[in-house]
Amino acid sequence: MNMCGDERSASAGMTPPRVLTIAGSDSGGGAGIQADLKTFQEFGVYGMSAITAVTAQNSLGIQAIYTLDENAVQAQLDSVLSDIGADAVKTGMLLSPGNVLAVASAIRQYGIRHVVVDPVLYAKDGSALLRQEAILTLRNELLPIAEVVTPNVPEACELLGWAEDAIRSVEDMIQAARRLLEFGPQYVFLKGGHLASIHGNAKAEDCIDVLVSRASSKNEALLFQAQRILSKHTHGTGCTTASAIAAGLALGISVEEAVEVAKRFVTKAIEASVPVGRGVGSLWHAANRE
Ligand SMILES: Nc1ncnc2c1ncn2[C@@H]1O[C@H](COP(=O)(O)OP(=O)(O)O)[C@@H](O)[C@H]1O
Ligand SMILES: Cc1ncc(COP(=O)(O)OP(=O)(O)O)c(N)n1
Repeated sequence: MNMCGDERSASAGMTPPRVLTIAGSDSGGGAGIQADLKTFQEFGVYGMSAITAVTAQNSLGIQAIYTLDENAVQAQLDSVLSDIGADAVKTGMLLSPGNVLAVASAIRQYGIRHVVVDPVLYAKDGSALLRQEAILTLRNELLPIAEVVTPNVPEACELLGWAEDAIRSVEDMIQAARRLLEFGPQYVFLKGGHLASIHGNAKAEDCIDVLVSRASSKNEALLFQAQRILSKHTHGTGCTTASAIAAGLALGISVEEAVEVAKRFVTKAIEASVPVGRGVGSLWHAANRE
């Protein structure tokens, strides 16, 4: 299914599916709110944002982080959700326990149907995007109300309290994903883009991700596989993937279909990535138009 061609849903005079990202701003435009809104636009859904932190960031890393407190986050959520509403919400960088609590409470209060939680913990340069003391809050308050949670391999290890090299294979990923289900989300989509770099696995020619659900039988897992693209310009892959899933859900497709469409979308955007700046360049979201 191609969600980015003829099936675009927005047309004049009709209310398009509405998707809200709750995340940090990336001044460099590659990740965070900026990647999310670019993705929403490509899917033809109406994008909105509640900003949790402002990062001074470029292709070389994060130079500074300015946090918005929970009152500022709450105010943005109330403004948007009490008026426009949202068919789906995607969360990214939340930074503080207060922000996590404000987001969880708004999701409950406004009865948001589709909730995609990207448990963003660190940026590529190692900067913390969720403080250590907020990890438990996210696990206890946000994961139980998520429809889909989308960790990468290091994030899965940290959420589970496992050693950072505990996940070494697709079988380990499936086991980790099933353990993460115990925290309460309906689905866990565990992304394997990091597997090769963590274990220096020269054979990892493919990027394999794993989807498990509470509803499926004990050992059932869906695998999503794409050829690894040998580009260093992969800034924003995680944000883009989670946003694409949220957009798909808002458009009314199933989680399984939304993940498949998102994987295709992010793969194309990496293939066409742009070497902006002197470091790690960013995805090119418009690649999916062709
Ligand atoms: N070099 C690559 N080539 C193709 N797909 C990739 C590449 N790097 C990451 N991906 C895919 O992009 C998505 C996000 O991946 P990942 O890197 O694991 O998460 P994050 O960006 O959150 O760290 C996943 O579907 C992953 O398989
Ligand atoms: C503001 C902000 N949010 C999230 C990230 C991390 O984004 P991600 O898509 O996981 O991309 P990489 O860190 O892998 O480039 C960020 N850097 N900034």
